[in-house]
Amino acid sequence: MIEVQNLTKTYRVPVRQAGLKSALGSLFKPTYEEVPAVRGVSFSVQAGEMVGLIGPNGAGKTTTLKMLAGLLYPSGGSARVADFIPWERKPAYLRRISMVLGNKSQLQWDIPPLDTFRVLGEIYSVPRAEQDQVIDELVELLEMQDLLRKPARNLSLGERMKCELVAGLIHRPQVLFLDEPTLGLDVSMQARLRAFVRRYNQLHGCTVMLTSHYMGDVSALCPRVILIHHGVVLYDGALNGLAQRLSPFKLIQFSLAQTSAEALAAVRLPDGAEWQEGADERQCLRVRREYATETIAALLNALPVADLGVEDPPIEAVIDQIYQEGSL
Ligand SMILES: Nc1ncnc2c1ncn2[C@@H]1O[C@H](COP(=O)(O)OP(=O)(O)OP(=O)(O)O)[C@@H](O)[C@H]1O
Repeated sequence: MIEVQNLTKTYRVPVRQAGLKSALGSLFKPTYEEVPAVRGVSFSVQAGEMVGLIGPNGAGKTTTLKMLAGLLYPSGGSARVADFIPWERKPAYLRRISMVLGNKSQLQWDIPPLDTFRVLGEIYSVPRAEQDQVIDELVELLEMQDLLRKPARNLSLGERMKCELVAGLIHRPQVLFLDEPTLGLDVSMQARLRAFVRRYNQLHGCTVMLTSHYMGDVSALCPRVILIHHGVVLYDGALNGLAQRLSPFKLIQFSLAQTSAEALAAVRLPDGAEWQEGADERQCLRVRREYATETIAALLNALPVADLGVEDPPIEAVIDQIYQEGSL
C-alpha cells in the first residue's frame, strides 16, 4: 500500500541576524540555510497494517508523513501510496487518504461539527446516504452523540479530537496518517481514542501510519515501528524486538532468602554493571547482554537467591536512551 524509496526533504530557511540593519539587508540580499529534515528514508507498508513512526523531536516524522499525504514536495526519492504519487495530489488520491493532526484543526470554529462533516462530505463527493452511514457509525464508536451540535469552539480538547477523527474519516480513506492524535489528552481519553483507532482498523482494514511521543499509543496500536533519527531510519521491525536489537543491556531481577548488604557488595560484577531500582523490593542489576550469563552464575554462587528473572529493559527506557544518545 505504501512504498517509499530513498525519500529526502531539505528545507531552505531564510537566515537573518537580529537588528534593523540586518533586517533591511535581508530584504535585498536574503541568505538561506539548508535544513536536511529527511535524509534517504525507505520502507514499505502492507494494506491494513498499523505502523508507528517514532523518533525524538525534529527527527523528520511529520515531514515524512506530510510528503506521503501530498502536502510537501520531496527534495529527492520516490513514494507510491495506494498506487499514486502523493505529491501529484490527484483528486482520486486525496479521496483515498486522510491526515489527522493533533495540533491542527480542520473543524470550522463557529459552526457545529456536524455541519463541518457535511461540508467535507460534499467536498469529497460522498453521497448523502453514505455520509449518514459513516457519521452514525463513527459517532457511535466514539460515543459522541451530544457533541454534534455544539459549536466547535466550545469543545474540550478530547471532544475536538473525536470530531477531527470523524472529519478525517468521512470519505472512508484507505490510508490514515495520524500525527500525534492524543497530544495533550488525559490518559482516559488517550485510551478511548486508541481503542477507536484499533476498532476502526479491524472493521475497515484501513492502513494506519501513526506518530506519537506517547509509547502507550504506539504499543497499543502498532506491532511494527519505524524509528527515525536525524532524518534516517535506525530501526524498522517489531516493537517487541526493538529492545533486543537496540539496547545492549539486560535486567537481572532477583530476590534473596535473606538480605545481606555485605554479601551483595562482595559479588564480583562485570564492567559497566549497574544496580537499579527493582520492583517489589527485588534487587535489579543492569548488565551488558554478553555478560548476563556469567553475572547470573556469580549471583547464584555468592548469594541465597530465592528467585531470579532476566528481562529486556522497558521500552520507554530503551527509547529514551536512543533519543538521548542520538545514535546506535
Ligand atoms: N517548514 C519548515 N521549514 C524549515 N524547517 C522545518 C520545517 N518543518 C520542519 N523543519 C525542520 O525539519 C526537521 C524535522 O522536523 P519534523 O517536524 O519533520 O520533525 P518531527 O520528527 O515531526 O518532530 P516532532 O516530534 O517535534 O514533531 C526539524 O529540524 C525542523 O526544525
